[in-house]
Amino acid sequence: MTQSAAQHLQQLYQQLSRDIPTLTKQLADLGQTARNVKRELGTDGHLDLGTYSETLDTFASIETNNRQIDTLNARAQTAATRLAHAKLLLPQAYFAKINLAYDGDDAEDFYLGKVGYVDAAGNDLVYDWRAPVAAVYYANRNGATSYQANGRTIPVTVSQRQQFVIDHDHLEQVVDAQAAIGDPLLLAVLASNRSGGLQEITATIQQEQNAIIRENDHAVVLVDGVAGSGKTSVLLQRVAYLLYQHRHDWTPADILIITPSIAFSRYIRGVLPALGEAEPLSTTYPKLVAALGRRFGLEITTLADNHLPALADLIQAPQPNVPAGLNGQAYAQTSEQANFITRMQHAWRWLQATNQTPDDVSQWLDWPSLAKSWGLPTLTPYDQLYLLVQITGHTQTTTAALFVDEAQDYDADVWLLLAAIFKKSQLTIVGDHHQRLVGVGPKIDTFFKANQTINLKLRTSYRATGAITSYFSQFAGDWSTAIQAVQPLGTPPTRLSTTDWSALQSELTVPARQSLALITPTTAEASQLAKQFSSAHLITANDHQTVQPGLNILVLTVAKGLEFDQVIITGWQSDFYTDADSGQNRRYVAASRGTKKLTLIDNDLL
Ligand SMILES: Nc1ncnc2c1ncn2[C@@H]1O[C@H](COP(=O)(O)OP(=O)(O)OP(=O)(O)O)[C@@H](O)[C@H]1O
Repeated sequence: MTQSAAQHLQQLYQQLSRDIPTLTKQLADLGQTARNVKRELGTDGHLDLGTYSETLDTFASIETNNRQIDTLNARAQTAATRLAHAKLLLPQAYFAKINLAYDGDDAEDFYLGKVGYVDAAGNDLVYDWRAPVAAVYYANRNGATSYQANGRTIPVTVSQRQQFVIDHDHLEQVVDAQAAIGDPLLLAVLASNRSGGLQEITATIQQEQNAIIRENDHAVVLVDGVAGSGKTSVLLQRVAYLLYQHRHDWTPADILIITPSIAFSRYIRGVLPALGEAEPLSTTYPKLVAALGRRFGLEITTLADNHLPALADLIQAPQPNVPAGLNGQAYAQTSEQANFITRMQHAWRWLQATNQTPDDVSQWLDWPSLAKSWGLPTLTPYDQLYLLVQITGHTQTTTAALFVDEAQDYDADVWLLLAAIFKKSQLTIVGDHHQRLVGVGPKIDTFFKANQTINLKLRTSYRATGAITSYFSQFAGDWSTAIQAVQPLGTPPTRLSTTDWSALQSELTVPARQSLALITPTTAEASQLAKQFSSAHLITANDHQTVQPGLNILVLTVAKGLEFDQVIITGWQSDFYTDADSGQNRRYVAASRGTKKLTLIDNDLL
């Protein structure tokens, strides 16, 4: 008799519940044994090296003890992983099942969870969503198909794909993924409240998102995706995916995420721990540059007025005169016809080989005379950093994978430096070319080698109701007709043409556990408004807090990337939003922050 879905869940839930105390005790016992072995080693620790045979005996006993410690460590590691996974899976043991058959074999059920789980005998009870076999689930494949594992193509026949909503031992819903119209589970998730940080999306990752998460063939993955298409979510799921793929050679410290602000870092905090991974390192670009500058003895407090794009060209031209500050013999290592950077790189290597590198590299070259030779007014500390990175060939090898969010906001200087420092890292760069609030950004792919780069697009917008999505789409330039909404229509946006306080008061009432944002054009307006609404939560760029239930007040530049159940935009008809160059982009970004309700107030509120 086949087991019902509910029985299967019950059984697994009971097993996890039993395993948690067993594994906890096992870990404690292993810890005690390890301490005993160490103590014995301490007392036996004197080296008996009298005779040749005594020496051999001593070494043999050290070797035995070492092996015992290695075995204990390995057992503790396995038990700790199983315990962590059991705890993570207890509330939701799995979210999907695929029934598939390998060539000539009987069909089997594979349960997919946020992490994998094996029983004490090593049988896979739940497969990690990142396991190779799970790719057939996300790729929506049925019938004869295949997936890639260890560089091989594995043919399989998929006969069933099911999704589950689970609360501990209670099976709340089963959806047959082939038969379902739309994606009921996705719609249910999207309808939920947004009163805190971003959530993981493992159970409902869509096909086009999965292709980005699992992209394995290119060193540089560039994603241009519309507002609310899941770029940040996909970025974080991809962090988890790469950590799984490299679980034997990477740790979370090998990952670096560049975010637009500290408030944004806060907003995405927690997503990776919810997926069983440690929080990766995240920083803002100016902080990264300041830290890098310190390694070269440079104090970089501003990126303004830099000359990186000009320098990128200038260093490719020949420079026959020895740069002031450099040993002439070092410069003479290469022909006069070679370009400046090639000569400087050779010179640097020669200085290294002859132990003549300067103690303080920041004082090494005569920056003002170098600037003069290039016809530049000055070389800022940031310029100097760029030149030193290029000359010394510095690469940040401690970062195996770099992730950049809100990529459209960065200028050419950022890509020039990142491409130089992280040329050995895997890069994932996500953005939306219409979400730039000021000026026009460069084409990012021009900074990377074409054969190492893949450009991917996301056109479906998940965040908001159909009415809000079609409203903000009109401001999305060449994307306005391409953006697809998945959510039901909902309520159309409301427009308040005058500062009507009584109407505004009613807009400001927000249901419990929902978030409301008052988005202003300027920082000054946000802080002044926050003083008027005593219960409001002011979010600033350097805030260590993020979206809260109730009223949040913030300027548009900080609202970028965040989302709220309800949004009120002030100054909709102000110069800020009607600006001929950037007004449309600003309206697109602002109007795409609300998931359920959008109100536009023509005037500034102050
Ligand atoms: N596959 C999915 N399943 C469930 N929720 C999803 C999925 N994709 C996106 N979402 C949800 O849609 C919302 C928007 O996602 P996200 O913030 O990652 O998009 P984005 O493209 O980075 O947005 P923007 O550029 O507008 O800031 C989030 O609430 C996210 O959880």
